[in-house]
Amino acid sequence: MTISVALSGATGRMGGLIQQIIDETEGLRLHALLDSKSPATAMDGADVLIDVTRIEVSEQLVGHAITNGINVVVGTSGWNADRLEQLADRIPAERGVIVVPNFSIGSVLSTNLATIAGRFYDSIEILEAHHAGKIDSPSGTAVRTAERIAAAREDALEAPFGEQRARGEVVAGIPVHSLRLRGVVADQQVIFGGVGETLTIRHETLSSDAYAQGIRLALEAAPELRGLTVGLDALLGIGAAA
Ligand SMILES: NC(=O)C1=CN([C@@H]2O[C@H](COP(=O)(O)OP(=O)(O)OC[C@H]3O[C@@H](n4cnc5c(N)ncnc54)[C@H](OP(=O)(O)O)[C@@H]3O)[C@@H](O)[C@H]2O)C=CC1
Ligand SMILES: O=C(O)C1=N[C@H](C(=O)O)C[C@H](O)C1
Repeated sequence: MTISVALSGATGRMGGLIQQIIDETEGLRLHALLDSKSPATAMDGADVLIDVTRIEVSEQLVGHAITNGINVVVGTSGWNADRLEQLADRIPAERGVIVVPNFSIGSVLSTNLATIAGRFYDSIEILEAHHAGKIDSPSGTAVRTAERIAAAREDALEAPFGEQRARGEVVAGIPVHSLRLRGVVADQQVIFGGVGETLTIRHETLSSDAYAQGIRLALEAAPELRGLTVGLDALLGIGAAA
């Protein structure tokens, strides 16, 4: 069976990569390319929408897709725990949406490792760096990592400071520090402080090629998915820790 794919965010960095993957992958076919000038109806008739835009747009496009018989792969960042909870309630029984905070396999593994480590430390901070063209912060991966760490712990984390702006944005009790720099693709360090030790779990994306395997995996699985799936974990056979 050939899966026909509509791509929103087609003119962006990720859009270019995804077009190339669809072109090169047997069993995937391009149905429509959407950018900021396209009506949502341009996706109609596709088997799957893959969305790499920005959060406000993503919410609208996903809404259109699931009410018009189209399953969705979301790569757009900004789908935090609150938004995911609301989305889960909106998905009709016969539709599926997979929201993937990071398509890189190494990133999925590093979030899982950080989730395990987070149970053993009370002092945790995240430092993420991305290319200068990234418009959002903190990154979706950092938010998901913080939320996963917090959910896997028995007791809640509390950032040990008040309104000191230089100490980062607090997500689920964990300070997240964002850098936006020329020369960087994506880099995340989760740093754990213990008694007489620190542990750092670091993942570096050196090229956007790192996303290709995960994008293919999500697109090929998407038609059969039902309800909400978050992350590539289940597709990779990793039981999500939280
Ligand atoms: N999950 C993952 O592994 C990854 C996720 N991302 C995320 O993917 C998203 C896109 O990243 P990137 O490709 O770098 O971003 P770009 O800024 O390069 O591209 C953004 C795309 O969104 C489109 N867009 C913007 N506004 C609208 C709108 N109002 N309606 C419809 N389309 C719109 C743009 O169209 P136009 O040209 O017409 O403005 C463009 O095609 C971000 O959220 C990013 O964080 C990025 C890398 C990996
Ligand atoms: O915009 C990016 O580049 C990326 N965005 C995602 C995020 O916000 O986590 C995934 C990856 O880090 C690259």
